[in-house]
Amino acid sequence: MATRSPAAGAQAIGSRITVSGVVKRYGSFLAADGVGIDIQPGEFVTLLGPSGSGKTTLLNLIAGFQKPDGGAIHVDGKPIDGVPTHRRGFGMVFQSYALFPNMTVTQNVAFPLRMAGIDRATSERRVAETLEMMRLSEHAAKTPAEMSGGQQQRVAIARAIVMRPRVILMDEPLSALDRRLRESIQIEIRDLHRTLGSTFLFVTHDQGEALAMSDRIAVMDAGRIVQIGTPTEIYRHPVNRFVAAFVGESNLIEAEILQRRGTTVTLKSRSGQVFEAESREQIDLGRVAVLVRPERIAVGAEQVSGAMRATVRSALFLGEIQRIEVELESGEPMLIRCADTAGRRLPDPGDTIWVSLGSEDCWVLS
Ligand SMILES: Nc1ncnc2c1ncn2[C@@H]1O[C@H](COP(=O)(O)OP(=O)(O)OP(=O)(O)O)[C@@H](O)[C@H]1O
Repeated sequence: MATRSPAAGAQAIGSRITVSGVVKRYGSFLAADGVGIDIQPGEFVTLLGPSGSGKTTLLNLIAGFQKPDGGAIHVDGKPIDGVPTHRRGFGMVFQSYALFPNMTVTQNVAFPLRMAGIDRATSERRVAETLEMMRLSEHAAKTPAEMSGGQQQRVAIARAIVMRPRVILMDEPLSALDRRLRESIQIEIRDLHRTLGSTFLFVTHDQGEALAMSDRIAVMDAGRIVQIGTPTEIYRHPVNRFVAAFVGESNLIEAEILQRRGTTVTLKSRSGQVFEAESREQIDLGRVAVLVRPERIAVGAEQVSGAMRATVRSALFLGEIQRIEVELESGEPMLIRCADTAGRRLPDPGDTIWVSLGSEDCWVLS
């Protein structure tokens, strides 16, 4: 009897996954271009990036579906190059569910236990617990065709976790589902991660999903990881324009750094406005782009000291917020999202408003 995973119901201990300088070529095309990432035991890491950036390639290399052309992957300090997929012991979930259509929910979820030769009593107990955990008990006797997309994906997740694997890999598991369902399964997956303690590696091209779910996000572009950080680091302090534009809505103001004091810099905008921003320590003097998120901008109808003059181009009432597009005196466009509070009038196109930016609201991109 082969039981590599802990007893039913027990917490799995997540594995550490270390990817170093991994290269994957398709012909002359580099799908992974020297990728490095160190995922800690029990961490929830998301690979985020546009279509074709190499997310699935990296996941497949870790899963063992593909072999790297260079570099190394270690799990808990041991190289896994020679270990075939089925011996890596990872749980996997795909966008397409990949359930066995002629098996019931119970049989689908029991399948990995059967393959591992686990005895019937243990298997039945483990399946029952897992179905309960995924709120599927009442559907146990159904076949996939008798279930909704969301329910089928919960069965696929149940099958992936039934062995209590140390690593769970998920490739765009929610992208076939509608927004509401996606949001509720996002919460279920987060809770599951907490309950299980396994290491989760999750692939998505949906930045909101990545921000909501992850301990850390690795942003990918053209086969490389361009930034790894917590959701707040990635959103507030992106390393470059690509990350700033890909994660959330952004305004970029062209400016020149006049002076630097630690991580605070003084800048001059194209229209001559002097303002302050935060930056990384090692930024050089010269022309830069400054990121300002639309919700971090204060607006007023009256001129206040240090505010920038702007002309309203459009204004929309969206319920809890107003979405205002303005043009700065420099000619640069700016998007503003502000709370719709009592007494705040929705401005009209052509109105002059005053835009205030605190130094902590402005981030210098390198
Ligand atoms: N088997 C293959 N043969 C040739 N090229 C491939 C193969 N698999 C992937 N590629 C190419 O490698 C690049 C990265 O693909 P990958 O599937 O890893 O991207 P992705 O970020 O997961 O994109 P998506 O979100 O669209 O799934 C793409 O340009 C893709 O066309």
